[in-house]
Amino acid sequence: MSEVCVQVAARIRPLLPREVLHNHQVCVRVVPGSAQVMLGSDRLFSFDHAFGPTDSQDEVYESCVRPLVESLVDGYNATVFCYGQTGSGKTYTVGGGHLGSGGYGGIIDRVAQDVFLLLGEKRKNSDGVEAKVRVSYIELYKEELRDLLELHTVHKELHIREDERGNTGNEKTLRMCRCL
Ligand SMILES: Nc1ncnc2c1ncn2[C@@H]1O[C@H](COP(=O)(O)OP(=O)(O)OP(=O)(O)O)[C@@H](O)[C@H]1O
Repeated sequence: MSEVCVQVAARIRPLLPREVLHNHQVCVRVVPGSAQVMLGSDRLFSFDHAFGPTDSQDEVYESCVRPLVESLVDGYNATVFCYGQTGSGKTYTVGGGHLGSGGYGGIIDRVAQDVFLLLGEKRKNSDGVEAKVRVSYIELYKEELRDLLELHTVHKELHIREDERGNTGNEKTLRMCRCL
C-alpha cells in the first residue's frame, strides 16, 4: 500500500441489458493502461485506480481492498467507502453475489474470508495473539438508521453516538466497546 492515506478508485459498469435494448451509448471509458477515465471525447479524470466493464470483482478487491485487510490485522483502521448515483454498481461491488457463485462475490464476502484467513496465519506465526471480530451492518437511509442484522428491529430507531472514549457506534456496539 502506498503512503497515501486516502485512495480513490473509479469503476465503470457494463451497460445493462435494458440499456442496450434502449440503445444507450457508452460515454465513459478507462484509458487503457492507466488509472484515468475519459468522459466523452476530451474530459480526462485521474484516479488511483480505474476499472472498466470487463474488470472483475477479484481485480477490484485485490488492488483496492486486500492491502487494507492486511493493514487491519496489523492493527490499523481501514474504511472502504462506496459512492455513486443510483444504479451505478455500489451494491454489486460491495455486496455482490457469494464468492462460491462463480467469482462474483463482492468486497464484504472477500473481506470476511480474508480477515479470518489472515488472523489464523497471525495466530499460527506469533504466540499470544488474540483477536476479536465484531460486525455491525447498519443502513442509513434518509436520516434513518436500520440494523440489517436484526430484521425484527427494522423500524426501531437507532442512534449513532460517541462515548467518553471516542468510540463511535450505535448503543449496542458502544456497550460492547465498554465490555472489551
Ligand atoms: N461491474 C458490474 N458488472 C456487471 N453488472 C454490474 C456491475 N456493476 C453493477 N452491475 C449491475 O448493475 C445494476 C445496478 O447495480 P447496483 O444495484 O449495484 O447499483 P447501486 O449503485 O447499488 O444502486 P442503488 O444506489 O440504486 O442501490 C445491477 O443489476 C447490477 O447487477
